[in-house]
Amino acid sequence: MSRRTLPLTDHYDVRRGEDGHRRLHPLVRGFPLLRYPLLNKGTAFTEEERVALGLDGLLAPQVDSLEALVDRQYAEYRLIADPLDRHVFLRNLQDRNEVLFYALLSAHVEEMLPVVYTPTVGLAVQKFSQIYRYPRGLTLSTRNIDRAAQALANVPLNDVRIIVATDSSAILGIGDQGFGGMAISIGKLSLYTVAGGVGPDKTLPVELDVGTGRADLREDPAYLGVKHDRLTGPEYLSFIDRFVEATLERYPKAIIQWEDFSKDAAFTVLHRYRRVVPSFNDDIQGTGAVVLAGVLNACRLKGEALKDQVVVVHGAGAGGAGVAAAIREGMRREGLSDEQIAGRVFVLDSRGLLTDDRSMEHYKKSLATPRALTEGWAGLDLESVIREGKATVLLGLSGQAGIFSEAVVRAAHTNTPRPLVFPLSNPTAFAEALPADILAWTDGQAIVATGSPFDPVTHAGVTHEIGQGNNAFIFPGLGFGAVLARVREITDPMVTAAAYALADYTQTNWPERTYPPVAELSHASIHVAVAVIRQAITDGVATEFNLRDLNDTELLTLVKRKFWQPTYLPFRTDS
Ligand SMILES: O=C([O-])CC(=O)C(=O)O
Ligand SMILES: [Mg+2]
Repeated sequence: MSRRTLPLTDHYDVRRGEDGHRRLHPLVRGFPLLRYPLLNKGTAFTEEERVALGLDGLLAPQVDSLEALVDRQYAEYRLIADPLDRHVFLRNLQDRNEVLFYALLSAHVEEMLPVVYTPTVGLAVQKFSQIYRYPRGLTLSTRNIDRAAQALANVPLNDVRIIVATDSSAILGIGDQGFGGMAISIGKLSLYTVAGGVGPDKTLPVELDVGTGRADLREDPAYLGVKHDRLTGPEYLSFIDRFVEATLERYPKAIIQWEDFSKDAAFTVLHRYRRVVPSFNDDIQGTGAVVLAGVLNACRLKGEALKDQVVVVHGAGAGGAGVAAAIREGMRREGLSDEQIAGRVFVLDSRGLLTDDRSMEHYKKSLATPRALTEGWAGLDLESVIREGKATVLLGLSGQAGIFSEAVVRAAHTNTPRPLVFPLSNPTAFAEALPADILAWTDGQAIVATGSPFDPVTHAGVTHEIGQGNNAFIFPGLGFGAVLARVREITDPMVTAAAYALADYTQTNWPERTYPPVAELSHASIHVAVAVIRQAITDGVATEFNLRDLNDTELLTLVKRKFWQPTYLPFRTDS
């Protein structure tokens, strides 16, 4: 191997050998090779590789298979009791030996998702400065945004396709988290790889540290983010502009998932850039789609249609607004006019029902109910809206634990024998009600789904699985499909197609459920990706023209073939 000095951005290459098998061509050797998480195989380096790559004598004598390494790590993992400690354990593994991390995660998806993702990731966000170990991803802050292009050039990845970027202004249901939001970008991208088939070398978590509104963080000596108030207005937009510009330059094929931006910023950022760089907002669009899918399935379970429901959305942040828009689109597809829909979808914020005579942030206006429709109502608070509007579906996206009280749930139950009650706020402690309570208050009749994982509930001898209506069932497939089709833009119909694909997949394979089991995430994502590609072609935004001539089976086969699998590639040892 030649010993030229290599930029960090160029540390390996994958090529097919004469035998047709892919091999890694490392451009670093010796000890540094063990420090690249994407290249390190630990004791799985073969003897031949150890000799050829300058690793001889640096590793334990035993040569392990990936399977043996997975078993060993799993045994160690099981000795750890605390969820945050487990999260740190897995993150450290990811930063040491990335293939092993994904092999372990893939083998135990259902068990480990709550540790890598919600609810534990919420804790990891809050403790991020304390658990910070190795650097991962890209951090742009008010200190270096003027050098955004140089910062992106320093990222040691040459072909990033999926970026998850957050400004941390509204992480899950827990609000402004400053620099700690990086943990959510990292967690979302782990799902892209384990459930969405995107190789880890194609993913980049981004933290846009524009400051924090939290004085307690700014005053905490241990806090690692920039210690000033958040940028707002033109300064804020100029910051995001510079990020997008530098990203387009360095990664022209990348898609951006906007994550956990608060209210107005979520809409402003989405609309400002969605035609500049293919991008979507996970909380508005991903959550909207996943909830539409679950509500469609729940309606089917009770033998009704979506258009027969009256839906109350509690919470008017990015998630609530996205869900209301998705439900309206679903009703439109079932033939309702906008006027009819106005009497069937009610959105509330912390001040009660949004009515069009109220003053409110700009983005909320399209969610408001005409005041005339509420003529004669006893009140515009949650319980009154449920009673007066005859709500049959309660969707919680408010981050207000317990707001779906016994009185609220019983009110919905008087309108229908089987109310749909979805406390969707994350993490678990922010759920609007507990599934066991909802089932107790409705004699086991409610159909319940949550945002974070909950154990099954047994009521009067019947066990109810609690579907997880989390955008994890949408974004990995949506992003993967968009990458495979090389889309110019992510259109609204592509997002809606993802929702219907998830509903169909569930109905076909899990007819008794609102959502598939989390263990099936990757299968669900593959179906979502196929539907997204089809819709991208229909909408004229797919630039991967070869996909056009494929029939459904061929497209499915292609998506499965492109799905990244955690295996150790052999290294080239002949030079
Ligand atoms: O991360 C999750 O679990 C779902 C989500 O986007 C949110 O709650 O903001
Ligand atoms: Mg989110």
